[in-house]
Amino acid sequence: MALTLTDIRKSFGAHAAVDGVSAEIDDGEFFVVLGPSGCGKSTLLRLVAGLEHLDGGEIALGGRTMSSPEHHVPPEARDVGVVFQSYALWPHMDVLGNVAFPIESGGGSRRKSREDARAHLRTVALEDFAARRPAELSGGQRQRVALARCLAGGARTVLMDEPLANLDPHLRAAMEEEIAAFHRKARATTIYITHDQREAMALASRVAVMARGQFQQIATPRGLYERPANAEVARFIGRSAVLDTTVLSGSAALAGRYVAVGGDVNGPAQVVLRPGDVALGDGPLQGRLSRVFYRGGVWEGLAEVQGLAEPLPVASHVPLRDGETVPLGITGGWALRRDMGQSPAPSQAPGHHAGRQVTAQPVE
Ligand SMILES: Nc1ncnc2c1ncn2[C@@H]1O[C@H](COP(=O)(O)OP(=O)(O)OP(=O)(O)O)[C@@H](O)[C@H]1O
Repeated sequence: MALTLTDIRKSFGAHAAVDGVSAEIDDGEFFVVLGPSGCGKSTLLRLVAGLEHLDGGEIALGGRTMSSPEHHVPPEARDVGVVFQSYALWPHMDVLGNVAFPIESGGGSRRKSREDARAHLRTVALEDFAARRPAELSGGQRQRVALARCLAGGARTVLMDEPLANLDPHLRAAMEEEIAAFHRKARATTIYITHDQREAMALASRVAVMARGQFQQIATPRGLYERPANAEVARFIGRSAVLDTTVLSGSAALAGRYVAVGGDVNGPAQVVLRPGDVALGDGPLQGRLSRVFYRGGVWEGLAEVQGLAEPLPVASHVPLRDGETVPLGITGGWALRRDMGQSPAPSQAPGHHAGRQVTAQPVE
């Protein structure tokens, strides 16, 4: 295991910024921590980097304890590379000097370190910018220098704290590609912090959804979307309606019909409905459309259905119009236990409903 977090805790005064986080992260994994502002993501990363001391629990890298309340390995002895939102480049050095620095300070000769630095600059397509100062680069280029410097450090573990947060959307998408390529090349275990779920889904092998200092769920992007552990995760990832109902033998009562749903729940439930669970144009229900907008090839909107407390998210390849009423059917869903506000751990949950033949029948 590359990185093991065991019940780690960190408070600032009375505020628990990281409140009992555990995870096992595999060698070479791209692990994304996703959560809203203030949920404790950066504190978690700083703890792993060794920039903060732990109050409780343990952090181990490659099986070696790095942090515990009694023991603290300093950041420079952890073999961890860090890329922050602000690029933290040395303004007085040119690009080549910035990238060569970790190699030289690791004991490499000046000539060798500059040769290696050039190779890393080639990786991020910046070899022609070697002589520039950071101030003469765009935000994206600076971020690439920071990545090259991280590569040059040769760390087995790379921590990235919202590295794309300051970039415009186009540049972000391009840099996402670059970070994915960087990871394929370096194969370093990567812990990547973001509050952008689209970015998380695009990059991660697994995502931990964090709220109030705790991991709500750790799963693949698909697992999070299709089998959220609780309503909070369901609402945070993608579009959904979360409806209170009862599920008996895999059937949920929704708008006067029974709908077969996934999830190992029998009794009071919350059912998560995604756009893929709503068939538009055909079905026993009527939906009044609102908030319709065109999202490149797909129309998205909400459908208000009598008897449902929340509008359903819908998507269509044929044009939708605000205010129009369309027939629709609910073809599936994912059930969460209502009493605990949580479904069983995803690993114990049965296969997802996707693709399952579902029939909506009138409630007797
Ligand atoms: N050095 C500090 N002293 C006091 N409180 C702190 C300190 N660092 C962080 N906090 C508090 O701990 C909580 C978690 O902060 P943290 O920076 O980890 O959140 P975050 O999820 O990274 O947020 P953001 O996405 O806005 O950067 C916040 O309430 C923050 O105000």
